[in-house]
Amino acid sequence: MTTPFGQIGVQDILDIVVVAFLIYQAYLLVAGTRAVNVVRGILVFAGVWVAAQLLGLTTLSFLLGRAGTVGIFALLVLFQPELRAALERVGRPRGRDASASGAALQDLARAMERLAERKTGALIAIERRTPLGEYAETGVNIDALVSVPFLEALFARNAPLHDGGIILQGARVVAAGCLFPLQPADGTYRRYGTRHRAAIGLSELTDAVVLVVSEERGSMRIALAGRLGPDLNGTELREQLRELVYDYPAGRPSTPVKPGTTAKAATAESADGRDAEEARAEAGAEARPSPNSRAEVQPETRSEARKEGT
Ligand SMILES: Nc1ncnc2c1ncn2[C@@H]1O[C@H](COP(=O)(O)OP(=O)(O)OP(=O)(O)O)[C@@H](O)[C@H]1O
Repeated sequence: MTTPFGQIGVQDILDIVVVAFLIYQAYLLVAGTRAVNVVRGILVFAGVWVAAQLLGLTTLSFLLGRAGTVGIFALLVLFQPELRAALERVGRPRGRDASASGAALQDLARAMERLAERKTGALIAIERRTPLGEYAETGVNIDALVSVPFLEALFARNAPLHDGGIILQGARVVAAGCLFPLQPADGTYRRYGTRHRAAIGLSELTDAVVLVVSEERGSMRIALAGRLGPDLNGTELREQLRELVYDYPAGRPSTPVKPGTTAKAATAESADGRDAEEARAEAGAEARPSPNSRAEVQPETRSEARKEGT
């Protein structure tokens, strides 16, 4: 085929398609992980380097070229856990075991309800696209199917692994007693205890769906994309699990959750720089989920205002 760029054959088209596919797959591997920011940094760095070469800035392009060589090795060392997890993910079979079955999610929801009824604290992270291997390594490796009695036993007050969070991969519990990254105490969720801040912290750094049962209030909540949702009843929990986990398409990059805000809350936030959570708590009963956001975790509104008022 003759084009303005010369002859293009079937091989060239195949070449372009394969390269585009590989670039897309590489993007899927890093999307939703902390590596995204690093990739952005690398692109800026490469842009400056190319600009320096085009403009003939010899010293700058020499220095950037040298720094780039060292930087590649530094990145390999820094992101060794992510690279390992990414390669594991590439080789992992995409069968039924890799996704949470409906029965496992039902058991999970039932266990959450029972833990909440008894006011037994629990922290459960469900892995989606971002590998949680580095957090699993902070706890004890397990390989067990999700079941109501097993989850109850794990979080029972005197159980050896009740402290910390557990990690679910598909229908299996892969680690317990794990340490999750804490959301800073000076942030939006400063009035929360460490269990909730650990849930928010992990959900901020990964695309995991993190479930929390409060020991103090016996409430069930979901943290997603750095946001803590409102108290959920059993039906709402099942619905959210279905949409956030069961229906979550494998291979889709995680989309940051855009919380449904009221006009008042949004205006308050942007006008005077106060944190969104306080503004929403003030907006109180006006806050309603956005009509097309059933799968989104809505930040706390009325329940929080109630808590504040007591
Ligand atoms: N970084 C962390 N990673 C995982 N789990 C944690 C972490 N920090 C604390 N936890 C868990 O949270 C428990 C303490 O919860 P704390 O009472 O401080 O939080 P909370 O948010 O007020 O929760 P609750 O409403 O259940 O009391 C610890 O015993 C531990 O099991």
